[in-house]
Amino acid sequence: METQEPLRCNMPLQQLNRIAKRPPVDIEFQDLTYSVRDSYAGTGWRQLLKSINGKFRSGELTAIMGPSGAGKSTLLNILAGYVTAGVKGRIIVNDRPRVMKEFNKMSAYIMQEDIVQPRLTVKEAMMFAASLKLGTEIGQSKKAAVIQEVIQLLGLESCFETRSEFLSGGQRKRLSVALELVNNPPVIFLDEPTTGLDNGAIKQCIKLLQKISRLNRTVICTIHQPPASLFKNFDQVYVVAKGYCVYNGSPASLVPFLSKAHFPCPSTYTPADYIIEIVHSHPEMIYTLSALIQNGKTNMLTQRCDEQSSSTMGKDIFEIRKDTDQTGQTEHDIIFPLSVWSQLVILLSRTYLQTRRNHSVLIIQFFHHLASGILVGSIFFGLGSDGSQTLSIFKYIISVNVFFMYTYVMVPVLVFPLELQLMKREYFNKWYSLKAYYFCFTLASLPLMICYSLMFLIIVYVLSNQPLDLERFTWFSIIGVSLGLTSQGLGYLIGSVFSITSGSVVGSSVLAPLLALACYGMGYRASVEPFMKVIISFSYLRFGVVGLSVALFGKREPLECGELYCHYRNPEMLLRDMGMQDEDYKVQFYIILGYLLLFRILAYCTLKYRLTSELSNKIVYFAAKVVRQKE
Ligand SMILES: Nc1ncnc2c1ncn2[C@@H]1O[C@H](COP(=O)(O)OP(=O)(O)OP(=O)(O)O)[C@@H](O)[C@H]1O
Repeated sequence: METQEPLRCNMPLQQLNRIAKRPPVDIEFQDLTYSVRDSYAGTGWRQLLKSINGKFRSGELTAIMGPSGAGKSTLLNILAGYVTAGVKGRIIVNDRPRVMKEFNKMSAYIMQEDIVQPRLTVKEAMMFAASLKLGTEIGQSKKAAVIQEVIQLLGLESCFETRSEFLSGGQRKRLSVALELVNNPPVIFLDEPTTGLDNGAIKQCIKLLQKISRLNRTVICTIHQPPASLFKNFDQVYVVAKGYCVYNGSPASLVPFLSKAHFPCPSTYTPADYIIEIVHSHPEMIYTLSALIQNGKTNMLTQRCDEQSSSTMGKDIFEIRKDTDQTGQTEHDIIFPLSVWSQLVILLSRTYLQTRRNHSVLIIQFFHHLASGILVGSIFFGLGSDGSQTLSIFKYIISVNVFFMYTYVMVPVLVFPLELQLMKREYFNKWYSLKAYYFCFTLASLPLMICYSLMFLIIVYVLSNQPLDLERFTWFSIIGVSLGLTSQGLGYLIGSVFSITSGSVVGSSVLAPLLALACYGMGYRASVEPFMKVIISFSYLRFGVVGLSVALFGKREPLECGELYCHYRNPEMLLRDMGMQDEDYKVQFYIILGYLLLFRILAYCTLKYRLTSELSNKIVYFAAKVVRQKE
């Protein structure tokens, strides 16, 4: 957050205040313990948080501090609900046990990595965020006013029309905060928001967070060591060391607390630096300090209460609370503000804008299809009606299969993991449902994919002089395009499970056997063992080869023969020798369609599993427990 673009920390935030119709949220945790599997630990488990306690209130800015590796991010992840398995203890939200489904929708988690959607201006990104998060109840003019206010608050006016890839690091960070602020969530978690910022920007950042908290929001951030001059800006400081709470209270009470522990803070130190220095150089003091503060049960907050009662914050609280059901959640807290259909429409228009601007990818894809079509068409130029070259046409069919397989498996394998990183933040912060996202992702690529595939198919069909028969060409195209879509589904499946590096290895290792199986036994099908027939059927490419062959050769008149003898002048003979004489291209298409649906459903389930931390964590936790019991 650069100093040249000041944050408006003193602006009144009327628009945000108006949409803040949700109850303030206090988060309390009791005896919170978090363990991870660790084979080097004696018990097989390593405790990262050790029965810590605390309460973070609305209207306050809380800093979770501590030395590196103390457990700050771990605590934040657990409170935000990003990590749920391996957690013991109670997390209480407004005096009731936390219900993750509800809590997720009223909290925003701003991760350390400031990944924002590419090829959108700040204005567009904010408008899409507002449309998705504020729903249709709030009109366009009101949304524009909220955006204007948030943009001013974060000092982003000068780059309002700038595309995200041209923003500076600080501006990108501010944009990622702004995007989560548009619906004024009651709880905001920020992981290391000041990392990578200069002193001036840190100051602005902390003052901004303080300002947001004064809207009766609960703002909780992790921070390494705040600058001395800003320490007092936090309402509550929660210091963690080796998984224990060593201080919980107001910044002002830290010095008396340290004196009580017989570690009076020297004037050369700031209290924040000093407590971290103590736990570093005197690790045994962690237990003393933790015992003194009852591992977080005691809260040294006396001064804060007096200050707040005389501040203007009370007015804000009243304004918000009067139109809020304080006892429970409103309907809006439980469901998305938009239907899946409306989310899909907004996501599609966003993806359309991004795709249209991605010139290089559009051009590369266009030339890839064009060049491949010309290459394959030239290799098999004019052979389509030549009875002495029927076997060559069979090789041509395999080339078409290989083209669709490699093109459409490898691109998603490389692109999907990056796409997932982008959507993870939005999905976790409940901008949209996974269904809407997945439908959008599937549908958005469809028109271009079909157009480019048809271009490739027309080129290879015409150049290789295949019969000008509408039905044959239609089925040749339908099977070709469905092969591309199925390969794309397989690519999504691999991309949803593996990282880019692992995925590219897995992708090519999967394709080689699929291709081998597609051709296995051709020419001696009658002698293929039943077991191998089952194995062969796992390769969707096999159905592509058969489908394309039958579409081109089925029920054909004998071909022209310019030589003395053309063995396969009658293409039906080739089909018979290849064991395809009884096949129907429509059946092959339906089987390919089955694979298409299977891959896409599996990719969706894998995504769901990976993104629903509760489910995936629970399964991993359960598996680890079973392994442990067996040992
Ligand atoms: N899933 C895990 N498995 C094993 N160890 C873990 C896991 N998650 C965190 N840790 C360990 O727990 C400790 C606390 O991690 P955490 O990220 O919370 O630290 P931190 O206080 O945020 O540190 P930093 O300020 O350096 O980011 C570290 O030693 C880390 O290696």
